[in-house]
Amino acid sequence: MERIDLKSLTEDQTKEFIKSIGEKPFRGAQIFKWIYKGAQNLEQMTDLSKELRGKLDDFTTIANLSIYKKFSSKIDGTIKYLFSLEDKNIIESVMMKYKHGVSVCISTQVGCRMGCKFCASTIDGLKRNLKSSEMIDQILKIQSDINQRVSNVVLMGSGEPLDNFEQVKQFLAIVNEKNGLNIGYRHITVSTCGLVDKMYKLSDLKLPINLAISLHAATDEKRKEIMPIANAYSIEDILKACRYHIEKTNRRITFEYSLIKGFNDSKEDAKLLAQKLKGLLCHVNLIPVNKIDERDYKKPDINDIETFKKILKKNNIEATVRRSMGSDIQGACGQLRRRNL
Ligand SMILES: C[S@@+](CC[C@H](N)C(=O)[O-])C[C@H]1O[C@@H](n2cnc3c(N)ncnc32)[C@H](O)[C@@H]1O
Ligand code: SF4
Repeated sequence: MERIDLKSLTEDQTKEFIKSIGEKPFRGAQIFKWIYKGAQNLEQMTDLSKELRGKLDDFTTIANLSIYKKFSSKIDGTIKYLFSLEDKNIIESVMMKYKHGVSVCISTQVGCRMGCKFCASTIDGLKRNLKSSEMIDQILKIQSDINQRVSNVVLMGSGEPLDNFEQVKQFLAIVNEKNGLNIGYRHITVSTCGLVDKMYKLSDLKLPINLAISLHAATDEKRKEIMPIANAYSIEDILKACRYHIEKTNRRITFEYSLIKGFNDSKEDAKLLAQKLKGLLCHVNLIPVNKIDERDYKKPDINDIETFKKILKKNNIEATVRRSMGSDIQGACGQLRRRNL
């Protein structure tokens, strides 16, 4: 029998599991609390009897990541964490401090198989999906390291969240638990390169999360040049799924648009983008492309970035230029990668 990972359960699921092994459900609530107090093993759950701990030891496990390395940005205080997993894979997460609280960018897969040209996470392909417990533990370990509560989570580290749908769905249920991390859905962002079939499944959960779409081009032809997923789904398919998401959740969509000098940063690109997004409840995040060693993409000049933004705004599309955090520690968008010990 496969062991149950206690960090992969909601509070109710923990109680149900405890009941299934012939114990009182309130023991489940105790265990759940311990996990979020940072207990790493059953020994630390001191109000459980030795007998119960022994019994649990036969059926359960608790995922634990360890901090392998840490890099602190000298520019903005961002910290990049390299976590080693039990199978010796290494994933990366980033902690950013803002006025409104602490935000953590977590990985959802070891690597990624989507092949976007500008992104470091996909360079060595996909190794495996992360378990919900491994996503939860990135937050728990960072919280305990900085001794401060994490208030926002973005699924924007390595991996395509919707390519690991079931584990991400479970993660979303756990992370919101009142007696657990208690992070509200409005403080959670799921970012996708546009796996349209899974976008519908996500919308059907009717969670008021923020949905971010990595668009990066205003035409399918151009998008195909940098994002292989564009061969499977058109921008029109994505926009239809976005309209469905808004219908189900009443939430504004964010479009991520990495500006690459000489490729997608012209006035014409901006006008086409504005045309495509016209009338949609949305916001565009412009991200001057971050450098990765393997590619030669460059950020546009500051004036071209501003012009691009102005054109969107003139066409009533809200747009902001995202401040790049942690770029001196390779911790900015698209710079995270997978490694092996
Ligand atoms: C690494 S992805 C992870 C989430 C998901 N797979 C996605 O593509 O939306 C997070 C964001 O970083 C962006 N990104 C990737 N490489 C980048 C780069 N070199 N510069 C700026 N943004 C980048 C992605 O397009 C996406 O919007
Ligand atoms: S941008 Fe997202 S989907 Fe594309 S390769 Fe990077 S992590 Fe994967």
